[in-house]
Amino acid sequence: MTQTWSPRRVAILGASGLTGAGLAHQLSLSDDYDEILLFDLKQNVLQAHAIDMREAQIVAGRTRARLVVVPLDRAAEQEPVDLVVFAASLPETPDGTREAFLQGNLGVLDAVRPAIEALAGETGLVMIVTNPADVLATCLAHTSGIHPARIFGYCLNDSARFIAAISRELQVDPGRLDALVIGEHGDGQVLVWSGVTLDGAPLALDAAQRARIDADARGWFRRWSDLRPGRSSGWTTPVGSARTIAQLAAGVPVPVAVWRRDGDSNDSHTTLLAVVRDGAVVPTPLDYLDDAERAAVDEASAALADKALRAAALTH
Ligand SMILES: NC(=O)c1ccc[n+]([C@@H]2O[C@H](COP(=O)([O-])OP(=O)(O)OC[C@H]3O[C@@H](n4cnc5c(N)ncnc54)[C@H](O)[C@@H]3O)[C@@H](O)[C@H]2O)c1
Ligand SMILES: O=C(O)C[C@H](O)C(=O)O
Repeated sequence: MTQTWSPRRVAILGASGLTGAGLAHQLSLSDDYDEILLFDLKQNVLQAHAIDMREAQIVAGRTRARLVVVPLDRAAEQEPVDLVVFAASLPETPDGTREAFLQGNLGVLDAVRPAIEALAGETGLVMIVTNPADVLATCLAHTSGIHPARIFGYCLNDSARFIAAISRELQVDPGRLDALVIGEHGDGQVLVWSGVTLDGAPLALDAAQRARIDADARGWFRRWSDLRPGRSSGWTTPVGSARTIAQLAAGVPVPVAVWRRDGDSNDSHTTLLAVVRDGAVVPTPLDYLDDAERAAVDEASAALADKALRAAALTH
């Protein structure tokens, strides 16, 4: 496997928001990045974040990464970056499903598409955080000149919630567990039971345990919505998206919504373990799944392809 991606310059669209700012803060505290370009409609908030983050860098003793606030209409004047992060969104008013965000966030994507294209240039990758992240990744692929394999969706939180649900069921420290969720960032998520480990060893769970864990993990978004928090997962997602970028850069497979095309030429961005190879985000071989899990992923891909096609109709 060729390791070809070394992100040193990152642009974040939606950087005044909870997840965009949180990711900028995470990256700014790492010596792995030279420059982080920040874009948002809310320029005053962005200026304040940049002042605060620069001072946080001094406190942390990590001053290498340069934070640069850029007006949205100056995006095309910037040198293309290695990674563009799309975290711009309408305000969060969750009501049990991420798909409720689709129409509004298609409008946001439409508004910033020229900036994403200019910043990604010929070789940059694009990470979609904005929900529904997987469907929007495919929509961007359909409507931009960026190759679909250079676009991926952030979906690591689902795996963290699967681990949390197993740890609640077994009453064990979540740090002893590893578990993976793939498929859709939403109802079509696929819990990879065959890969669950405790202390690195395969863990067998009986049907009743699986049913309780499944309900717990799948119920996360409904429970979250019922709190009416008016915010997204602003602690988990910045840490998770920084980790996702770092793993892709290191060649370590990480679950992201990655481009796949089925036999009927229907394409989707479906969450699978993926790596960067030759400038594209590609799924690793599916040999870590059993037959039932592979079938469930195919079903999720078909549903996602259909959602992306229906989304295209919303914009016309
Ligand atoms: N994929 C995931 O696992 C995951 C996790 C957490 C959040 N999310 C999603 O990420 C998105 C952002 O969440 P958040 O909590 O940071 O939201 P937020 O409301 O705090 O921030 C959104 C930001 O986007 C900006 N914005 C809106 N329209 C814009 C435009 N046209 N150009 C530039 N900036 C614009 C707003 O000014 C705001 O600062 C949401 O859609 C949320 O559902 C996804
Ligand atoms: O918007 C959110 O907070 C939900 C997000 O999709 C997530 O899974 O954390």
